[in-house]
Amino acid sequence: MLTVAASRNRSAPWPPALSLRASGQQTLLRVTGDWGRWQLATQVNQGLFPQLDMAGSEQAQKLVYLVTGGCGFLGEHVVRMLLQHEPRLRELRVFDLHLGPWLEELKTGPVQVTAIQGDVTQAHEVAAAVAGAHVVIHTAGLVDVFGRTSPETIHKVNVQGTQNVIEACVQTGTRFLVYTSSMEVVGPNIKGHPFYRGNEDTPYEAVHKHPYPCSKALAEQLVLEANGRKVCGGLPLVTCALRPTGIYGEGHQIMRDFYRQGLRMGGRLFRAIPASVEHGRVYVGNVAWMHVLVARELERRAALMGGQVYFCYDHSPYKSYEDFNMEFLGPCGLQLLGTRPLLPYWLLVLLAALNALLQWLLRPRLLSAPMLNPYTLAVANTTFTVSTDKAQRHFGYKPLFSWEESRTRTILWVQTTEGSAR
Ligand SMILES: NC(=O)C1=CN([C@@H]2O[C@H](COP(=O)(O)OP(=O)(O)OC[C@H]3O[C@@H](n4cnc5c(N)ncnc54)[C@H](O)[C@@H]3O)[C@@H](O)[C@H]2O)C=CC1
Ligand SMILES: C[C@@H](CO)CCC[C@@H](C)[C@H]1CC[C@H]2[C@@H]3[C@H](O)CC4=CC(=O)CC[C@]4(C)[C@H]3CC[C@]12C
Repeated sequence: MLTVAASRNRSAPWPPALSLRASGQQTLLRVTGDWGRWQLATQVNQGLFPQLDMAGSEQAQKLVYLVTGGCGFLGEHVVRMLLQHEPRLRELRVFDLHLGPWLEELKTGPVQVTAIQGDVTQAHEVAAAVAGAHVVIHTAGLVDVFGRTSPETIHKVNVQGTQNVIEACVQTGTRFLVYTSSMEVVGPNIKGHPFYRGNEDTPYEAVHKHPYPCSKALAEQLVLEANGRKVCGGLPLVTCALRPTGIYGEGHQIMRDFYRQGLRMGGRLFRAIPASVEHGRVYVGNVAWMHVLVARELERRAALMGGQVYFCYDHSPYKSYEDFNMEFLGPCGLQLLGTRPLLPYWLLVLLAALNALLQWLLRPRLLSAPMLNPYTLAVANTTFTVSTDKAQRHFGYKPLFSWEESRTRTILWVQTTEGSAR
C-alpha cells in the first residue's frame, strides 16, 4: 500500500512523518522527509518487508519498471512486450523526449502505464522518473550515423544521459539496470576487419572514431563499471548490457527509407555492396524479448549476469545488408538490380567522401543527410556476424519469433504503412 502511494504521488505534498506497520500491528520503520520516503519505498520494493508485499495478496502485480526511450523503434516493442509477458508488472513508466499517441491505448489495461515526457540529459528529470522503480531498461539514445546531429549532442545524450540514469539508480535505490548497447561497441572497426560468427569473447580490435559507436562504447563501459555499486539502502546495483546487431522489424525507419527510395526509382534498387559481405540482423521482437527476460532474471541470477554483455541474436539469416532488406522489400514489389555492385568500390568511396564534404560545407543548413558516407559505407562493406548462445546459457533466452514470423510481420508492416509498389 505504502509503496503504491509513494511511487504514484511523487508530486503530492507529504506529511512530515510516516510510520510503517505490517498487519496494522508492529511498527517496522519510521521515516521523516522526502528522502526517507523514497528510501522506504525502495526497501519495500526490494523485498525487505515481505509482509507488506504479501499484504492485499498483490503478490502477482508488484513491480515498477521504467523504460527510457520507450517511444522509440525498439522502446515501443519493449513496452508492449513487457505488458504482454511480465505478469508481475504493476506500473510501467515510459520515459521519452517525444511521447507517442499510441501510449493512450495502453492506459486502459490492468497495468498502470505512466507516460513521462523527459530528457535523459536532465539529471533531475531522470531521478524523478527512476525513483521507486525496481528495474530500469535504458534504451533511450541518439542513433545517428548520418551526421544529422552534432558529435557533442550524441555524446551528451548517449553518455551523459546514461551516467544520469546510473546516478539516479544509485540515489533512489533502484537495483536493476539493463542497458541497450550495440554491436557497434565492438565493430566493425575502421580497418574493415571482418567479425565472422563471433561471440562475446571473440578477440577483435575495436577502434572507434565515429561519434555514435564512441558514445555507445563509453556508455556501455559506464554501465558495466557501475555493477556492484551500493545504491541507496546499501544493496548492490546489478547491471548488464545487451548488444543488438542491426535491428529490423515493424517501425524500422531505415527500411522505410530504402523502400521509399526504391519507389522513387520505379521499383528498383541498385546493388552497391558485394553479396558476400554478411551482416548480423535481429528482429525487434526478439530484441525486446531479450530485454524482458534479462530484466526478469537479473535479480535471481545477479552473480552470474551482473556486469555481463550479451549480443542480441535470433534465427535471422546471415546475408548482405541489401540482400537481407530484399527479404521484405522484394515481396513489396521492389527489385535489387545486379548480382555484383553496379559501381566500382573506389567510386563509392569517392561519392561517400563527397557527401561528407558537402555535408560539412553546407552545415548547419543541410536538412536531410544522405545515407552514404564514409562511415556507413565502411560498416555496410564489412562482414559482422554473431554466433553465440550466451544469452541462452545465462538466462534461458530462446527467440520468441521464428525467422518466418519475423519476416512475415516485417513484410506486413512495410505493406500496410507504405502501400505496395506493385
Ligand atoms: N536501430 C538499431 O539497429 C540499433 C539500435 N541500438 C540501440 O537501441 C536503442 C534504441 O534505438 P532505436 O529504437 O533504433 O532508436 P530510436 O531513435 O527509434 O529510439 C530512441 C528513443 O530515444 C528517445 N530519446 C532520444 N534522445 C532522448 C533524450 N535526450 N531523452 C529521452 N529520450 C530520448 C527518442 O525520442 C526515441 O524515442 C539505442 O540506444 C540504440 O543505440 C542498438 C543496436 C542496433
Ligand atoms: C552503401 C549503401 C548503399 O545501399 C548502404 C548503406 C547501408 C547503411 C545505411 C547501413 C548498413 C549497416 C547499418 C548499421 C548496422 O546495422 C549497425 C547499426 C547498429 C546500431 O547500433 C545503429 C544502427 C547501425 C549503425 C546501422 C545503421 C545503418 C547502416 C550503416
